[in-house]
Amino acid sequence: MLSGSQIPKRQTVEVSLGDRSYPIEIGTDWIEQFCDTIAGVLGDLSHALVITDAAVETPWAMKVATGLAKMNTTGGDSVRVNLLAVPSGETSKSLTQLDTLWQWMLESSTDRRSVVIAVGGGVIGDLAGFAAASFTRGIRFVQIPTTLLAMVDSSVGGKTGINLPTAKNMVGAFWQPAAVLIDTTVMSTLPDRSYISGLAEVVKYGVIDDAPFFEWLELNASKLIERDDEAVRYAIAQSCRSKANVVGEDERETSGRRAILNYGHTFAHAIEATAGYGEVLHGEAVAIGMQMAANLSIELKLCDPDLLQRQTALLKACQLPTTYAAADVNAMLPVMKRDKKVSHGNLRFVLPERIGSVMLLGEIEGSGVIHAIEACR
Ligand SMILES: NC(=O)c1ccc[n+]([C@@H]2O[C@H](COP(=O)([O-])OP(=O)(O)OC[C@H]3O[C@@H](n4cnc5c(N)ncnc54)[C@H](O)[C@@H]3O)[C@@H](O)[C@H]2O)c1
Ligand SMILES: O=C(O)C(=O)C[C@@H](O)[C@H](O)[C@H](O)COP(=O)(O)O
Ligand SMILES: [Zn+2]
Repeated sequence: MLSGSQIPKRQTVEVSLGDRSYPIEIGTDWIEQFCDTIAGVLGDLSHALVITDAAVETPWAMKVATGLAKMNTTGGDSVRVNLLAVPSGETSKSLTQLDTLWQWMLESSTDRRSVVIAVGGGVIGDLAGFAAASFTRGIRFVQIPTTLLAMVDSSVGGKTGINLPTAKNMVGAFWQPAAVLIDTTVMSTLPDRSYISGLAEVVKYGVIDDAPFFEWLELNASKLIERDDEAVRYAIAQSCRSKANVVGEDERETSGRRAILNYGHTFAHAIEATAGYGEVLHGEAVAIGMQMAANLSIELKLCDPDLLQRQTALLKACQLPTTYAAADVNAMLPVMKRDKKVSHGNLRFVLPERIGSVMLLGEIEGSGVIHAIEACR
């Protein structure tokens, strides 16, 4: 396990997908170099559509947009730049906002050589990514994540989309970015609640794929809470490596391998939808959902209770919720039945066997699922 002096200030994690491969560039204090990096990755750049979140427009997106506008096309003209800020929050992952983006893209004379630059958290990445995937049947896009959750998870892997009123991420497309550019400095403006929410997906990688990383998290949770820059960079790089490997093996979640990234999410998405989008943050719901999944796994005798104890302790050390008093089984179950892992009408759950290993299991008795939810109230 790397110690402080060995954690590189800049590193690249590659997502290997043949001709859709791309780099995840991770560093600190290098946003000024983003525009050159984007031009280098894309080869040609004549028109950029910067889609951002109202909360990051001034501190971060304007920097990127201004830098791009100063660049020249290969023909010597200035790069044309349009910028649109979307209202903050989960409710913006909607058909209404998508329609607003499509109209704006049309009015901005977007064509197939244009590129979408998504500057924001998971909401912007998912929404702008789907706008890029769908406009003229697909234009290039670059992810510039500004939340921890987006840096460790949503900017990588190409899942884009919007929510339906009672079904999270139900409409979307797999559409890979051309690059993911991460500067941890942009999190200097990120509120604690959002930052902590991102730690849930970090803990997820430890449970599903990487026992040594889970152990590192047990030892270093306090550093992550303090936002120690080296610890944060290490956690981001390690998370991106796990996600890149899984996505590289099963890009479209067809073999079942990618489904492991959905640990806790069958419960989490039902919590988010039944609470009302944005009331419980995605990461908070994932923390609670992982607790429900671990309880289910224990009930099915697939794992030892020690796993739940360690997971609970780590989530608490990360200041994440481990229970959800408002859990309403009757409201959650119908939403869970619309989960994208449902197969032939059967719910399937990602369940832990031990730290670092999970399995995808179906045909589980309803009573077990109900007990797992109730155990977390
Ligand atoms: N596509 C995927 O693979 C994937 C993976 C995980 C999560 N997601 C999705 O991501 C979304 C959650 O993402 P999120 O947690 O980033 O939420 P978010 O995008 O809503 O951002 C969280 C909050 O932080 C603000 N914000 C963002 N960056 C900021 C910054 N640097 N400074 C100040 N404020 C900032 C936003 O305005 C928002 O209020 C959910 O919709 C979830 O479903 C997608
Ligand atoms: O990338 C994936 O695959 C994931 O499952 C990552 C999850 O953290 C993420 O929340 C994803 O959006 C959930 O996907 P869904 O297919 O269940 O909507
Ligand atoms: Zn998630």
